[in-house]
Amino acid sequence: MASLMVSVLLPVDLCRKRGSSETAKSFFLNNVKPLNLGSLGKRRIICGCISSISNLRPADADEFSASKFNVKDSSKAENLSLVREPDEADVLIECRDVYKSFGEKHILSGVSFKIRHGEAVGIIGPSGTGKSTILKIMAGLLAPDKGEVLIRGKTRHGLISDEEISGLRIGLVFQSAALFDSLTVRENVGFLLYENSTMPDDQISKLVTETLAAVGLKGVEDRLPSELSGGMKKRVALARSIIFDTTKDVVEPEVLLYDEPTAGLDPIASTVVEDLIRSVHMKGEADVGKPGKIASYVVVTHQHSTIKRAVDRLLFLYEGRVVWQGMTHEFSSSANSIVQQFASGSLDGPIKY
Ligand SMILES: Nc1ncnc2c1ncn2[C@@H]1O[C@H](COP(=O)(O)OP(=O)(O)OP(=O)(O)O)[C@@H](O)[C@H]1O
Repeated sequence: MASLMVSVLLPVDLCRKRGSSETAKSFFLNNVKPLNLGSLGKRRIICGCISSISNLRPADADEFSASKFNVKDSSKAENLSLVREPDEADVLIECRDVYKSFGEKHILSGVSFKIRHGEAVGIIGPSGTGKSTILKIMAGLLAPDKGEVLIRGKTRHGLISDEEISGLRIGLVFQSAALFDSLTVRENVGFLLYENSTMPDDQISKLVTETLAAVGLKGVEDRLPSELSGGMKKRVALARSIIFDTTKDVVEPEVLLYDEPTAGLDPIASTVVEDLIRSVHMKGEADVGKPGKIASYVVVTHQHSTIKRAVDRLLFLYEGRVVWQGMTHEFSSSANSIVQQFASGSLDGPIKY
């Protein structure tokens, strides 16, 4: 039986350099349990943490203006049969009737959906409706109060840090800033490789430079996070979540969950990130098993451009439930009054602020 390692990068200064990171190592050892997962190899949840919470502001609502959506065939709106229901073998993650409350606040009240192999799914909905919460539940960082999370058809009992979880390598890119303040950009991006891989330092350094270039950052390797803008920090964190150990023959992670990856970025930086999110997604059978290619991803976003460029299917979360789902191009022509109000940014309608 091989092990699963959950690595959560937290916004604290745990270490400085490879070989002198006893604090970091003991943190991980004390907080991370190796898990037995059959023949799945060494597994890890990678949580990259990126900055800036964006609440639904009028400007954001405007980004959902129906006129801005490229609706190819409005007659197909609401035709949910377009959301394919093939065999169940390709379902990687399923949330089945999930409930979650924080104290007296009921956040999720029966959320059900499936994420299939190969899908690019967006979760949208009003602010505070539980989008980040459901991502954390999918990642196994929060347990549902009621309902089930099935990973490749098997119920996950408890959290990812509990034993006996069926195998799926999931990476979560948080919306909040969480770079290690006293580590350079190079050390932040290469953190897991420096700590866990057998790659030589110069190879990791080269890979870090290439990965930073992929998110549109050059020549920042030796800077500290405090010397970066908010948008740059966000891209550094994104680079950290997509850097892969090139000596391994397994894809890691297989599924990426992005929490508002483009919030607070300028339009061009958003495009870079959106295209990057697409580029690490495997396109077909030829990509299966290739390092640097993930099977599926889920993006929580309020950004119209991200929905348009980086997402194929949408789940609309409202008042604790998925009230609409469909292909991205169907969204703006939906007859659902909640969706219509959200798409138009109108103050009139069932959604009250
Ligand atoms: N750990 C927690 N303890 C208490 N309340 C929480 C916790 N996590 C989330 N909440 C509350 O749950 C609700 C949903 O939060 P969540 O972050 O999931 O919403 P969201 O839809 O992602 O919002 P936004 O679009 O503004 O990012 C909010 O009211 C939030 O304050």
